[in-house]
Amino acid sequence: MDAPALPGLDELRGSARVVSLPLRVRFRGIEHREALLIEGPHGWGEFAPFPEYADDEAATWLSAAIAAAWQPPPSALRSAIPVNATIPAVPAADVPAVLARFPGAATAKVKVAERGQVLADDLARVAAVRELVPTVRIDANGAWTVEEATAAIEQFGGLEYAEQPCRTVEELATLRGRVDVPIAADESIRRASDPLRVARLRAADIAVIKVSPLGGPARVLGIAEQLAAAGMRVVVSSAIDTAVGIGTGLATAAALPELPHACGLATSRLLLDDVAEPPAWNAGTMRAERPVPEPAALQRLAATPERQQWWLERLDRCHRILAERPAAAV
Ligand SMILES: O=C(O)CCC(=O)c1ccccc1C(=O)O
Ligand SMILES: [Mg+2]
Repeated sequence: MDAPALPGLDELRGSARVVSLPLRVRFRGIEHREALLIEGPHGWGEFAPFPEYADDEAATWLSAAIAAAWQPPPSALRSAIPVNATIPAVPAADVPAVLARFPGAATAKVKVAERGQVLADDLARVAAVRELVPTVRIDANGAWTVEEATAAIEQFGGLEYAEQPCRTVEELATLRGRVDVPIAADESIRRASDPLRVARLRAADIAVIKVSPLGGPARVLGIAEQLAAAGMRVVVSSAIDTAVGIGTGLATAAALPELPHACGLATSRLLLDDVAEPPAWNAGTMRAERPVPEPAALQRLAATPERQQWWLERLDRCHRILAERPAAAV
């Protein structure tokens, strides 16, 4: 599908709402998730690059928000999406309380290799999850060397897959030759200048795809098609999105020809409050629907005036970057 013409800045600013959502448990070191939401002719889009990301990277998140709100959603091939529980790097004793938020989920993704923790913490957390959920994957966010990853994966045993165990594509390729557990790439796709390099180097079995950093549903479906042609399986995941971003992720997952693994789109359950009720949950699946923000929730969750100003200035800068980017790269 052709990229839509870039809406003007005034049009974006006109509907922009900046929210700050409280998390139940610390995740990626944060306790609040901020997002700027915009409304276009095809509904709402979410612009929520993490605050530390530079403008050039953040601009791609803006093109995803615009695509969600200014383009029709992709055609759905299914109406319910299997999703995984997401377990932050909490103490093992807290695992049952976190999992209680995901009733019936058959798959859990466990965060491991958190700074300040040791492998024994991860092993205890994974063991606690296994008592309650049959299928377990881990996500190390690139923190391990190849040697550390090899040893850790051996000790966990029987994982569905290991997500971004090491930082570089080369390390992933080496590790993949050494262990039996499937390797998934996340940062190696969403933060790479070339998201297909991981496929060319046969560095992973599975591609974790996030719609916002990759520029929107249509672009993601194009990348997914190429990854699948290279023999990779695709999982759609969130970046701790508001209900708007989750809706875009679910719509994208619904349009994928193959969906062999549960998607990381249940992260609404890690939030204390949201801009809308997330789509209905049924025993580890979510309905592929796009929630519409509730005016009262937008008001209740409004960021401070200082943070609103910060996000609007970031919107201006990213809009300028997109206006100067060749259309094919937006
Ligand atoms: O995939 C999931 O289960 C949830 C999403 C998730 O883990 C995540 C959320 C925000 C930022 C990074 C990540 C990640 O996958 O590394
Ligand atoms: Mg990840």
